[in-house]
Amino acid sequence: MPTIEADRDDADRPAAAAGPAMPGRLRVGGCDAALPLVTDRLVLRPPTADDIAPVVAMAGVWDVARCTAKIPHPLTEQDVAAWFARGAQDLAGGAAVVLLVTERAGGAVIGAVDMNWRETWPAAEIGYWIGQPLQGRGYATEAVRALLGLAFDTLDLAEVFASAEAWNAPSLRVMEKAGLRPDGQTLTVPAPARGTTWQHDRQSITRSRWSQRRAEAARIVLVVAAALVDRDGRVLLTRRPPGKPMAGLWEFPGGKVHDGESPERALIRELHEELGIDVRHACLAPLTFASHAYPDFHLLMPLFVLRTWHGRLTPREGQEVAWVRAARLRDYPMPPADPPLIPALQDLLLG
Ligand SMILES: Nc1nc2c([nH]c(=O)n2[C@H]2C[C@H](O)[C@@H](COP(=O)(O)OP(=O)(O)OP(=O)(O)O)O2)c(=O)[nH]1
Repeated sequence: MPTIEADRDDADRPAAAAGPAMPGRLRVGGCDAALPLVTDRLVLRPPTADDIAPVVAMAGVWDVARCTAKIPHPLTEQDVAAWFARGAQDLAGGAAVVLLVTERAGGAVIGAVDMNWRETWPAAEIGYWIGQPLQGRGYATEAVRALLGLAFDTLDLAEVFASAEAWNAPSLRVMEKAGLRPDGQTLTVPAPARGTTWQHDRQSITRSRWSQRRAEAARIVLVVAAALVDRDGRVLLTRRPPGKPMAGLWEFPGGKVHDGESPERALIRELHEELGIDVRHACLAPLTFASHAYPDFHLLMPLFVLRTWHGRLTPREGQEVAWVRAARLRDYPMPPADPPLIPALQDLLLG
């Protein structure tokens, strides 16, 4: 369903986009299916005039502008309107895409990404920024991953690159998490807010490396978990300890199924190791399952309900535990795979 199509009629192209035809010179046509880009928490969409004021408010902040290669400081509504107009022209001409990053819940604008291949085809340069109050939540990484999907899946680009100042650790971390790596090249990058240019180490990802990462991410990891229910109908949640991925989030006790183990045997082992309880196979009642695409693997997790066990329940790995009423389960921040499990538990326990 390529909705960003190879441009076949150069004569119709706006003057700004005219130029020698080259393979992959792209034009957006009926792009509704490719744009907006939708991720777990975000919608990335082209800007409209209504976005000018919120973008000025966020990108006009020195600590945002100083990190970018596009944003002057101070920033005016005219600057942003001109940037949007150039973005629309580039999109129509198939030279670049500018997308605002918005929250899926509520639709608030929280930042922007862009990808430009006008002079670098079949490679493209990307840029990204997130407004200050919403930094540190992984939104930039989520947005950049979506942009890479557009680059390689839809636009058929060969390589995507980016760069940041050596002191800009959060931005470098975004590149690392999205799979970009230093490639030994140096870029001269404008820094309009500072009125100068920077020399940056370039980081890039090729199409084949991206495909390889995606194949790894499609690897299914089988994890098994239990909803322990006490006599009052409360459910046991345990908190992922510091040092583990997703530390601090509340989850159902359990763990990975080892080679040669059945899910039930693995769960009995995990509950003994983690909570010091003994569980009989017959007491494990299958309830539902989670199926969730994490960036580096696909989680498949059957959830069993357990009402009877032996031994005194003791967190053996120093983990925090909480007995939670079914109606309050959503009050506990959980790994992204878990919220879809809650309705089945609430149906069971609240009737
Ligand atoms: N136990 C459990 N794991 C969950 C839940 N939701 C969820 O996304 N996960 C993910 C987090 C981890 O990526 C994976 C479980 O891996 P883990 O590292 O905790 O498993 P484990 O106890 O076998 O630990 P390890 O030996 O690999 O260190 O499943 C959940 O509700 N319970």
